[in-house]
Amino acid sequence: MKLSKKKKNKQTVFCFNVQHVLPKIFPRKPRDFSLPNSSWGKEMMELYNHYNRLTADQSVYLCCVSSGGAYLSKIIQSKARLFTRNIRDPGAAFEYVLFFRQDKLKCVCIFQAGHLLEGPPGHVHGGAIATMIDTVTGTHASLLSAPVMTANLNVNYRSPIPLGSTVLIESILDKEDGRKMYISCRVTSTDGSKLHTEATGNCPQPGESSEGPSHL
Ligand SMILES: CCCCCCCCCCCCCC(=O)SCCNC(=O)CCNC(=O)[C@H](O)C(C)(C)COP(=O)(O)OP(=O)(O)OC[C@H]1O[C@@H](n2cnc3c(N)ncnc32)[C@H](O)[C@@H]1OP(=O)(O)O
Repeated sequence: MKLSKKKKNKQTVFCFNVQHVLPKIFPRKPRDFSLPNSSWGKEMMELYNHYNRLTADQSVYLCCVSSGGAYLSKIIQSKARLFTRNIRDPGAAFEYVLFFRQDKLKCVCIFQAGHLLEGPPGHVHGGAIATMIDTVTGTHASLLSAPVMTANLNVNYRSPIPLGSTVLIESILDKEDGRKMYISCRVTSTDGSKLHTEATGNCPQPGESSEGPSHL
């Protein structure tokens, strides 16, 4: 870091160019969490390759690169990290990648649930499932409009998700009503045959007077 000394009222103050400091706080190349890592199982890899191939035809799907958090939030709180990306150990918690169709009306997330997400023995915690649903619906609605806040999320748990398994989380836009986005979401086995969870959510763009996600 380049520091320059200035004399002011007999005190020495250090002035530095913020651009010299920022790269230290925000790594030049943040980790791209949407890239495969060694923890990914066969199903996760197969699904990733399947959707990734579709992204070659950009009219079908676009890959959403997920770098792991809004770095601006670090200005507010230096240790801030996106909740779903806050465990460094690959495969231990939330391994996921989001894909959006070009028209963004549909989103598919492939999610491999790691061992730190245990709820009922051998199965994924309901809060972790809701977290992933919130992530998918929130990101989906944000891409459709502007950064949103989840106002309401209704979750129905239909069948438990085995720990370590890979599932599909699919969300669609049901309705758009002014600032409000109504999104529904289904969590299924990768072949779609087993329904694990269903959810609906209302994600409005925060009004000017509300404490919106301006930090995103
Ligand atoms: C580009 C993409 C990048 C994204 C990357 C991010 C990755 C991470 C993704 C992670 C994503 C994680 C996401 C998260 O986890 S977000 C964190 C969890 N959510 C919150 O903390 C939200 C807290 N609540 C608020 O801030 C405000 O209440 C909001 C902003 C929601 C609305 O306050 P605002 O003052 O702005 O507006 P309003 O009060 O006039 O309401 C507006 C409209 O909405 C209707 N309404 C309100 N509440 C409810 C309700 N409970 N059920 C049903 N409807 C409700 C209301 O009737 C009205 O409708 P209408 O009367 O106009 O018809």
